[in-house]
Amino acid sequence: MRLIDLKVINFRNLKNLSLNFFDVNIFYGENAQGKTNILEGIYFLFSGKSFRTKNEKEIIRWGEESFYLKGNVDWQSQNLILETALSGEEKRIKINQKNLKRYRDMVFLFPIILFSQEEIENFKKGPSQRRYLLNRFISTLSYKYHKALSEYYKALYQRNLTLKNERDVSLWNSTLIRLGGYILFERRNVMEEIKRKVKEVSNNLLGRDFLEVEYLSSVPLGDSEEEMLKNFETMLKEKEWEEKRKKYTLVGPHRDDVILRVIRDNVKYDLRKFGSAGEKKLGYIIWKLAQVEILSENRKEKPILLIDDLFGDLDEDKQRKVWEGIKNFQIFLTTPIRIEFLKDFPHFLVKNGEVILNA
Ligand SMILES: Nc1ncnc2c1ncn2[C@@H]1O[C@H](COP(=O)(O)OP(=O)(O)OP(=O)(O)O)[C@@H](O)[C@H]1O
Repeated sequence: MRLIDLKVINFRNLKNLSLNFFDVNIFYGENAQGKTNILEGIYFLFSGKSFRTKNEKEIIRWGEESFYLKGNVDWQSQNLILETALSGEEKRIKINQKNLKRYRDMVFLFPIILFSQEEIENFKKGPSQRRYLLNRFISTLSYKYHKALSEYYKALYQRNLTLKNERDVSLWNSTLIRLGGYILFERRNVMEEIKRKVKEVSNNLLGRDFLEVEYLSSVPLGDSEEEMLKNFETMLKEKEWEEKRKKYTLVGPHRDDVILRVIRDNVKYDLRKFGSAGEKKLGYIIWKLAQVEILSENRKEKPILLIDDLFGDLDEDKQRKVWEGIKNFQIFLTTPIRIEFLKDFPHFLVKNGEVILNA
């Protein structure tokens, strides 16, 4: 997949921009000029949402009533025109002039991998944010997973409502177990793959193991989907009385978590709680690079990488090694200062919402 160009109207501080893109696109400039806003615009064009806010109205340029994004995209050997407009509360997304109804499906259609400070912050916040990030990644890998997840949450909502009303939940159990067992098994498999890749990437980048990832499941993990389903069923039975008392579903994929640990001098510690700022960034970059590799090995459609202000934090040796892992993708990278060894790639100077190529 490749973004050929982008038109932006009234998106945050970007008033009216028309940009043509390359394989590597570097946005540089002082703080608060609109670099991240451009990445947010690209992310929005491809996913129908922002990575910074749920309140989409705040994205509309102050004093205006709507924003508009349009991009030509090379996608599965065809040219697609993607358009997004937000006017007041009304959001419209079009692909080749046709309204897209289920824009949640964009996560699978258009694989995007974001590296951002916002995600590092979200990773620190709580299990639901970490589950969201894992779900987002697996949804870009598998449409089946993406669909099962949304059906699981619908079934969970109904089951919790039934528990709240002190009615019999057994009607919802088979759906919950079927979908939940599949989701758990898929997560277990993807996390195993991430584990392997994280080891490879750490060794490549640092010459040693740096990060360990673990999936913490509320249901004992099994070696097959059937076993997972059985385990989930058993756990639900075990929790039956407690659930009646607490009035919500106590086990399942909606209760799980992901933990990242730093490995140092044979000691392992929770990156989120004990990691230094530098370790957190490095750990996060390794975790993301592992995902880039998995995605490109498993999907024909090449992901686009959006890298917001993280590259410059690495020393040059690590920058060069990270570059080796990402250089074959279309990249949109922001940085407040120019990066010496990338100086020959196209640079867009961003100043007060205006953009000048190769300034
Ligand atoms: N809805 C909006 N309308 C107009 N301007 C906005 C809106 N939302 C945010 N901004 C402006 O966008 C600017 C931030 O832009 P952005 O986050 O892209 O900065 P940046 O160039 O990435 O900076 P940094 O290097 O500090 O991350 C803020 O200064 C803010 O004034």
